[in-house]
Amino acid sequence: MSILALKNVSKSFGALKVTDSASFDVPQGQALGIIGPNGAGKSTLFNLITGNLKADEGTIHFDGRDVTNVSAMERCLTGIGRSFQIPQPFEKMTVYENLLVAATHGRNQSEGEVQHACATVLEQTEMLRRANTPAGQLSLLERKRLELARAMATEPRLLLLDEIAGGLTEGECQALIQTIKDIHAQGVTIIWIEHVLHALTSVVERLLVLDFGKVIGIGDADEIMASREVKEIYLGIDV
Ligand SMILES: Nc1ncnc2c1ncn2[C@@H]1O[C@H](COP(=O)(O)OP(=O)(O)OP(=O)(O)O)[C@@H](O)[C@H]1O
Repeated sequence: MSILALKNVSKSFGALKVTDSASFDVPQGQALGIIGPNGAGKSTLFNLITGNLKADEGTIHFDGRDVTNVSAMERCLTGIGRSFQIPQPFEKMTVYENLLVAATHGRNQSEGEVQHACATVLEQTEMLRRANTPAGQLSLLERKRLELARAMATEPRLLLLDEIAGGLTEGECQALIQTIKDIHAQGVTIIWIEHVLHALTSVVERLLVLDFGKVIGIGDADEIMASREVKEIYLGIDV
């Protein structure tokens, strides 16, 4: 069963069509990677799924429900969580306080449930020992972990990750990949936009290629990586 289904979704900024009739499904429990050149419309697609942007045309269903005209807040409450390309935590608040904010606003829960959710997420994202550290004092990997933790604190069934692996050393990247794999193994459906391809393909089963706002390929990750479209358009290799 699909947890997410987009049908002919389009979005323009002025004369620029940034999402051009996008249609695809994401089965429950799957990890889908999104790749494409800079400016292809990847983040815009995320904003349409989360409700941060409203589609000009088309429909978006989450968990069988038409959420096309549902607000971002309501979509979060129903189970769509996301990380942002540029993490913007509350710098002076501790890691735990940042999670409390996300868990309180991103989920309809009692105080006890919120605290339990935050403790679980701290462990899940390996941030327990940094719980009382202000976000502004974290290393880059820890900031990425906090961004992931803030998304997980809303207890999403669909987790959207926007370029979370960028800028990390290889060792840090592997550590983050393991955490994402563990989250996926718990049954969370993931859609991940990433330019660090080896990180992406070590987690996702399927890949979607976006170019000039159009879905130009979607399928098995190995087959997509070997396809002419990816070599020509994404990697810039003439074939
Ligand atoms: N709010 C906006 N107003 C006008 N143009 C926008 C807006 N948001 C995005 N764009 C434009 O839409 C296009 C797609 O942007 P988007 O950020 O979705 O691409 P992307 O594939 O995520 O790029 P990157 O890989 O660089 O993050 C770009 O040309 C961008 O300048």
